[in-house]
Amino acid sequence: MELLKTTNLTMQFGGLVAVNKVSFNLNRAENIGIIGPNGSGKTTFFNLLTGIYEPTGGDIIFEGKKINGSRPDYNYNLGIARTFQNGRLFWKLNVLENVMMGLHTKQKSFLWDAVFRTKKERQEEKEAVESAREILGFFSKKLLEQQDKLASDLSYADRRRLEICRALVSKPKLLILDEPSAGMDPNETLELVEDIKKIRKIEEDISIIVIEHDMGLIEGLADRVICFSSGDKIAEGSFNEVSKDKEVIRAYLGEDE
Ligand SMILES: Nc1ncnc2c1ncn2[C@@H]1O[C@H](COP(=O)(O)OP(=O)(O)OP(=O)(O)O)[C@@H](O)[C@H]1O
Repeated sequence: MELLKTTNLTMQFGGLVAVNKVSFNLNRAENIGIIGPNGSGKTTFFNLLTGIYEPTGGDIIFEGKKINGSRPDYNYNLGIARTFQNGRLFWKLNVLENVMMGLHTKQKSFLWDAVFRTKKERQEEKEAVESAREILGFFSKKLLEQQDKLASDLSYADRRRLEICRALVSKPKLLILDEPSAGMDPNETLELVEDIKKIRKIEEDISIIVIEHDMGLIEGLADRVICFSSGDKIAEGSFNEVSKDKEVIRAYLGEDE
């Protein structure tokens, strides 16, 4: 069943067309890999899906509803959660608190609940701690053991894992991962692939879109691969099909090759 669809999705910055009439669909419980050379429009595509940019053309349909230009917090509450290419954690908060921040916009209590520490606020905090521990324990026991450590004291690989936990705690329908293995060594990347595959054991229907330059990760995770080049979607299919596609090879190697 379809979760997300884009039709002729376009983002133009002045004279530059960063995403050009991209039509694409994503089913529930499907993993999609997005590849493409630097500057081909992958991150801009993510920024459109999450509401950071308003498209200059085309539509984004999530669960049958048009969400063009809706705000990131609105999309987050609909069930679209993401991680960022360059990691965005709260460095002065500990691991558990960082995960709890993922629940922030979903909680129902108001400012006065926090000021007066009402029963409702205390109950929500208790539930947030439990959800955060549950996610940490499930996704990465190593992180759970470090729950009191400041995010800034984590290894690089654990920081990336923590970002994924923070996105997962909101129980998203769509998880968007922007270069999750950037900066990891090959062993850490293999471990990450296994961790991401485990997500489906707790969230059976979750759909995942991942941008990656590491082809091992894409091959290990993606049911379907899409390749961008200069803002265009130039290929779509299984990893094997896309990795042998002439246009894809040309986009990566350049015309001369
Ligand atoms: N806010 C912006 N204003 C102007 N141009 C932008 C903006 N964001 C992206 N671009 C341009 O759009 C094009 C696509 O960039 P984008 O970051 O989406 O590519 P990418 O495929 O994610 O690249 P990388 O793999 O290096 O992260 C690039 O030419 C980039 O310079």
